Amino acid sequence: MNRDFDLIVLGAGSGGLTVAQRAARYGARVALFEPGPPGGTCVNLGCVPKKAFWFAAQLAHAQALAPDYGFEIRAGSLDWRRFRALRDGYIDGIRRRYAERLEGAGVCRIAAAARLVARDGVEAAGERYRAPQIVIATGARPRRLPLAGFELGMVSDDIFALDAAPRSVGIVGGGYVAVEFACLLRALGCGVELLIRKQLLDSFDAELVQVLAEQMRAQGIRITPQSNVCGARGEPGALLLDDRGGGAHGPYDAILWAVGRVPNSDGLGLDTVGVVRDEKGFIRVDAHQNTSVPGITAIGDVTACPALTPVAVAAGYALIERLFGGQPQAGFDYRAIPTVVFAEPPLGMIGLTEREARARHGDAVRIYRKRFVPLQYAVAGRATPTLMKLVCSGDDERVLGLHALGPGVDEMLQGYAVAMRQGLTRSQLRDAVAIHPTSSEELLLMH
Ligand SMILES: Cc1cc2nc3c(=O)[nH]c(=O)nc-3n(C[C@H](O)[C@H](O)[C@H](O)COP(=O)(O)OP(=O)(O)OC[C@H]3O[C@@H](n4cnc5c(N)ncnc54)[C@H](O)[C@@H]3O)c2cc1C
Ligand SMILES: NC(=O)c1ccc[n+]([C@@H]2O[C@H](COP(=O)([O-])OP(=O)(O)OC[C@H]3O[C@@H](n4cnc5c(N)ncnc54)[C@H](O)[C@@H]3O)[C@@H](O)[C@H]2O)c1
Repeated sequence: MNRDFDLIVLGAGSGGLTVAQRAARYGARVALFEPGPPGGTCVNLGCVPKKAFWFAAQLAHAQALAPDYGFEIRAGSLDWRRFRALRDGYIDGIRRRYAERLEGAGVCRIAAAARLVARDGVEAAGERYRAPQIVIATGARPRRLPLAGFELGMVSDDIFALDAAPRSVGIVGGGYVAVEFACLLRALGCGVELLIRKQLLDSFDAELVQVLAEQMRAQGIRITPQSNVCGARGEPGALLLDDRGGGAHGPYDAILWAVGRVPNSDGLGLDTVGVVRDEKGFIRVDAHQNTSVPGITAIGDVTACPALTPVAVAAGYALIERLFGGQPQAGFDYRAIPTVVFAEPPLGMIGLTEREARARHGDAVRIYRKRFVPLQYAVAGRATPTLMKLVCSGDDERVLGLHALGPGVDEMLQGYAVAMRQGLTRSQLRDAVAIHPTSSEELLLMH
């Protein structure tokens, strides 16, 4: 086998798959190293199985709302085994399609982890491979804390292997994973306590997060702030979380550690070739994804960028345009990135929070907000609110931040993300014609 290529890619996740396929389309000879299934975190242990769970949770919510609309139904519970088989079958299909696409594009897949041994070379399964360009897209993994009894709990990867709902779960953390699983496990009938050390969802707008927290409490999720968990103990089914402040939380059937993710940057031989990392282990890159070593670039979760699939994909796309597509200036613009926490209800944001905008633009910032009960809840006599907020700045009131909490916002925000990257202003919003009756029309009508 010829082991000389134009491009070597480490990792077949969201970022790695993008660069491998795109470069191959430009005629590059590509070697793609991946010890696991294609698709990486997103397809196998992240976005996709999580979203399938979220849809199951939505059905549970719909069952709970149906009697308020006059339906006579007896709410059923989820058959986890059946659901898992469906979900895993769907994921198998995605993996198969990825494998076919790689083969069709002529990418050479090597089913092994690789590590750098030179500026233009890697080693995998005892063999050496060379290429003038190497892209590192090895992603991240759940953080494991050096706490007594940590192994008694699960991390997000383990949730997807469950065949039955835990009766109760103590979730440690207040980020995306903690909030999403708290909401969906609760919807599926699990007792949930969320143990937060600092802020809930601290990168999101505090006002909307507060309303989300109220909604979560109303669903029966117990949120315990200022907890400082220092260990776990007990038996499966009766687990306790010890707190540094004294006392213990629980007992729980299961524990979920959702305390962030660490980059897969160790064991890659980075120090051997001089690729610099930051203090948290993320590979340092410039605006064009270059590492400190010429010819070696990095994208996605292994760098300190927003850890989102479309970000890894977009950075990979721009990188290949630069390296192989004849666009030497190409680079991904990291501004106005949309993101949604698939909570109940979902919480979305694009761009800056009010706090960030005020820090940058001071008194030039203007805030518009709207709180209302969406029609589907109002009809049923429920007071569940939707909240929307626009953060604008300057004479033309350019929209710097858009925040929304409520049913449907996950599907509502994409178009605004397009417009904000084109410089959306509030007068353009006022000038647009609404779709009625919807929740999204309220974004046009804010005063
Ligand atoms: C529970 C969960 C839910 C999420 N939900 C969402 C969501 O709804 N929306 C969203 O946008 N993002 C979501 N994310 C984040 C998203 O999954 C990541 O941002 C995305 O997968 C990053 O892509 P990547 O290519 O950088 O890394 P990954 O997808 O993690 O891929 C990295 C790949 O590199 C491989 N690898 C590691 N070491 C080596 C080596 N030495 N050699 C070769 N290969 C190696 C790994 O096996 C892996 O397959 C979620 C994450 C989690 C954990
Ligand atoms: N819907 C989505 O797009 C989605 C979903 C899941 C994950 N993600 C991505 O993956 C990233 C990682 O998500 P995550 O939830 O794992 O991490 P996170 O960074 O969002 O949250 C980590 C949480 O753990 C807490 N924490 C850290 N150390 C702790 C400790 N020792 N004790 C107690 N709490 C501790 C932090 O305060 C924070 O609340 C996210 O930032 C996001 O970019 C995206």
